[in-house]
Amino acid sequence: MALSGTGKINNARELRIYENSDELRTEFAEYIAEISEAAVKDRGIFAIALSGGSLISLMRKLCEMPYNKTVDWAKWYIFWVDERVVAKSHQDSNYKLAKDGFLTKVPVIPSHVHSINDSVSAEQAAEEYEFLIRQLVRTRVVSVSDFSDCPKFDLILLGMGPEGHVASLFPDHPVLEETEVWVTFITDSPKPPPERITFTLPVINSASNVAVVVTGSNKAETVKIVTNDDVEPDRSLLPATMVRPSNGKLVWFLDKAAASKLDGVKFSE
Ligand SMILES: O=C(O)[C@H](O)[C@@H](O)[C@H](O)[C@H](O)COP(=O)(O)O
Repeated sequence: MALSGTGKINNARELRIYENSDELRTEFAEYIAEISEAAVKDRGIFAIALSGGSLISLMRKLCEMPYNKTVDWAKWYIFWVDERVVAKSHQDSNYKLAKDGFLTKVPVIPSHVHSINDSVSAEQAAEEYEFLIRQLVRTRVVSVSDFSDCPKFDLILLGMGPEGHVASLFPDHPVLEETEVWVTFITDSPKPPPERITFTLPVINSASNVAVVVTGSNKAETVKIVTNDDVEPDRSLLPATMVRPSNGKLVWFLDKAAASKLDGVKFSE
């Protein structure tokens, strides 16, 4: 079924709303494939950063025909927007989630998969991950922003928690104010496990494309607030309101349940 509803759209932000998560999966795969193709055409490389959560299962159509054959997987460089500081084999690892659910099902080049060092503290893992990204910016595997000294990922993929967290940026946490570093760490995550590393907001907001993918009625109230252009970015309430790419494109992928409280969205019967 085609797109059945749409919300407020401006140049910087688009809402894409789907009848169900299967329809969302189909269109989300197409969106990622298109951005990958454009980046490879433009600069020969596609640098994508993943989050954890339900996002990975929502990407699964990329592992199927036609994308498993048509996407230029050898040009993909994969990073994590946020990661839990646990062993890569641990069930809480975002790397493991992506590896089992996606990366082992497509022909990406293993040396292009850049996960964190899982054998050091959260602080050191964040420092090392930033150092790695700095090296890859120097060699232009990752572009650099024209407006800040931040890396410019071709695509950053985010989920959102019911209380509005994105990546490992939680409501009212001091790291929401971090502007000095690209990758930071927390040891008090309200969502377990407590120790995490995360891209900071300036890095997320320097990406060429950011997609936030949200499904389920338990997030509908939050979606209504964070997609309202009149709501001021507010660290104490909803970090998702602070995702506003300065020169990139932001797309929200919502299923009907997550969009159910949006004003002016009409669904066909
Ligand atoms: O490591 C994490 O915990 C995630 O990166 C986190 O930010 C996630 O994306 C949201 O919590 C949404 O998760 P769900 O889509 O599973 O609700």
